[in-house]
Amino acid sequence: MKPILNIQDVSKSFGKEQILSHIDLTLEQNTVLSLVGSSGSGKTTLLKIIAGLETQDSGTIYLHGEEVSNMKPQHRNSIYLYQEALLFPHLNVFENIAFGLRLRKTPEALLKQKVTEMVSFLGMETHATKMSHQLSGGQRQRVSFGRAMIIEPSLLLLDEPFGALDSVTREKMQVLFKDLAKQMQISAVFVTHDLKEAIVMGDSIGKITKGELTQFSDLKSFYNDKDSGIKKEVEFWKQFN
Ligand SMILES: Nc1ncnc2c1ncn2[C@@H]1O[C@H](COP(=O)(O)OP(=O)(O)OP(=O)(O)O)[C@@H](O)[C@H]1O
Repeated sequence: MKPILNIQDVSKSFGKEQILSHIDLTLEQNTVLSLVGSSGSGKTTLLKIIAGLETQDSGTIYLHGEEVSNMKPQHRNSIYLYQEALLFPHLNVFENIAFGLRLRKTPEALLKQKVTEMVSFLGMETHATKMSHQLSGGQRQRVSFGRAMIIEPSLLLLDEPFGALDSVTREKMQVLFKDLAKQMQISAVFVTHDLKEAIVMGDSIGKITKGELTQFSDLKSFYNDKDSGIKKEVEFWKQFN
């Protein structure tokens, strides 16, 4: 099976500041790659380049084996989702989730069935007619997930999607996302500052340091990397045992 995403030798500077330097990255189908790195290391820039929202200076990007390096975002079949879940204020929950299907002119009966299933999967049955301003932050985030996932994008690009949520809601969302991704066979790049979240969410992990990306093909090798910070974190929590 071809990797869903393959990045070769991508570099990017803003003015004199080199942000990304010769980045190579591979994401296998139906897997999630967690992307970590300190603030300002270039995680968002890399996601935006993959989505086509930012242009690389050099290098090549393939989605499903097809070169998309210069393709417009709307033709890449990828969705970029960031922290502040933006919903259409004039549409209720049901219609927000239905939006992408309406754009694609999905027949009404099928649309109703799909949206109803998604609303129920998200646990939003009792909120389906609420408008965005009547929802909590976590509920809004769930709806924005549903809206993104219902069109079955081949690649989801998630930029700190749970950053604004409290820890309990955050853990619920992690489980929900993993279930949805598995069920809908979605591949994703998941940016997070939180090492624990990176390990929970990722099948593999990428770390950007000084513009360079190191890809750990499994969690064990990430744990064993002395610069990952994981061992330090584990030591910290051990002292309370
Ligand atoms: N449009 C832009 N013009 C100039 N500099 C930019 C632009 N976008 C990003 N940068 C710079 O590129 C660097 C990387 O930014 P980016 O947002 O990719 O980092 P990040 O790893 O996502 O950070 P954080 O974890 O804080 O969100 C930063 O130094 C930022 O100031």
